[in-house]
Amino acid sequence: MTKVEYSKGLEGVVAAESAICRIDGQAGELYYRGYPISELARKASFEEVIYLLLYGDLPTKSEYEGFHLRVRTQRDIKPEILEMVKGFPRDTHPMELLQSSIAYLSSYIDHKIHHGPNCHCTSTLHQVTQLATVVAAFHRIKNGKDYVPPRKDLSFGANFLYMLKGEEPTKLDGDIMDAAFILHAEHHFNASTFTARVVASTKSTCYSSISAAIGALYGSLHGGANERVMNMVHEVGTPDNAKAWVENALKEKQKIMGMGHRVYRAKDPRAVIMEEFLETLSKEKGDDSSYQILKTIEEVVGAHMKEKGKDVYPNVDFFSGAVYDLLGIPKSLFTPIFASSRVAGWLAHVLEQREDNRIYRPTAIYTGPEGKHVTALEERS
Ligand SMILES: CC(=O)SCCNC(=O)CCNC(=O)[C@H](O)C(C)(C)COP(=O)(O)OP(=O)(O)OC[C@H]1O[C@@H](n2cnc3c(N)ncnc32)[C@H](O)[C@@H]1OP(=O)(O)O
Ligand SMILES: O=C([O-])CC(=O)C(=O)O
Repeated sequence: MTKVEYSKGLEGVVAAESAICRIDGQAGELYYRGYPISELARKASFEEVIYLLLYGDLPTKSEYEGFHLRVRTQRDIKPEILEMVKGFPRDTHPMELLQSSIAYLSSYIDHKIHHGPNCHCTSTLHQVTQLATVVAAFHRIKNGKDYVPPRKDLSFGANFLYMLKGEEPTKLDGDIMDAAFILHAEHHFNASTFTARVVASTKSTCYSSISAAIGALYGSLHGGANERVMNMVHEVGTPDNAKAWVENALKEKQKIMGMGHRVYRAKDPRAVIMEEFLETLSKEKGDDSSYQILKTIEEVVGAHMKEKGKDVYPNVDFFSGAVYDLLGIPKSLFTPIFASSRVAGWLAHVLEQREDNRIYRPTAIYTGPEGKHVTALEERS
């Protein structure tokens, strides 16, 4: 019998070849299609990054003209989708709403394109442009406010804040929001992307892939951690409490949300950039309490883990919630924002999976009983 290797959580298992993203976990480096994340976050727009992920390189000026016109025209949602958003119970978590919205977006697309396993979804892109609109619309409606339709003259990030609050953000807030979308857009074979690719490998539609990926992202070990980091910050309360709080959490062997990563053995490069945004916004808004709390948690956990020979550093979720909080965004929207960005990466992976598809079907080691036989029900005790 051939020996079956088992890797819990598929750690270290190579599941595919991919040209979309590369991570150097030791060095703490991340590249989208060869471009370092630090340059993309500082010099590109989220719309350029969508183009990069889907088409393989940054757009030329003329490619960008056409693309940005197209995606900005598609920001608005159809009345049917707005009605669906209005009909949802107000206490629904927006991640659950997003999963349902994908089915709606799929149903209400223009079926001029072939809608199926080989659909040319890069010509519609409304799942990439409209998830953020759905998130903002739901937030306003559940708070008894009117829907604010998107504006075409604002960047993706600035427009999101505009749709959420009904007023144009400052340049700084809009730029940071746009960069946050860039930082979350893609990350190799993470759990939600793998989920999207597994669904795509069955020759299902890109909408089913994205819906499944949203479900995977929702969990607290993945994208859902950013909301929990903010719960932690609120529980800690003030910077003075942070050291004692985190020491106690470590004594109780609690997982510290927003820290640790399967791939990075250094600080996540996205967390480095998010931290810079947090520092800037803390100064700008005159409130550095969350930043001080997070820095203390980072230091105490880092020292504790180093002593134990473990590399546990902040990941992308560690500082993002505090950044969003200073931008005036409520906690329940943190993971939906992540999804509204990552959808670009998911779609790039779905398209790549289709180029050279083979259905994903791993195996498992059977640990159940053997040699059982069925007796008739009346003979069983
Ligand atoms: C966008 C994203 O998905 S980024 C990740 C977001 N998730 C979180 O922030 C949740 C908190 N972090 C974690 O649970 C993990 O670090 C994960 C899920 C990110 C990675 O999981 P894995 O690769 O399976 O690592 P695992 O959980 O086995 O951790 C390895 C060791 O480091 C410790 N460790 C890892 N992360 C943490 C943490 N956040 N707090 C405390 N200890 C930790 C573990 O206890 C474990 O120790 P052990 O070997 O003595 O059991
Ligand atoms: O790569 C991972 O496992 C999780 C992660 O950071 C992401 O999806 O952004």
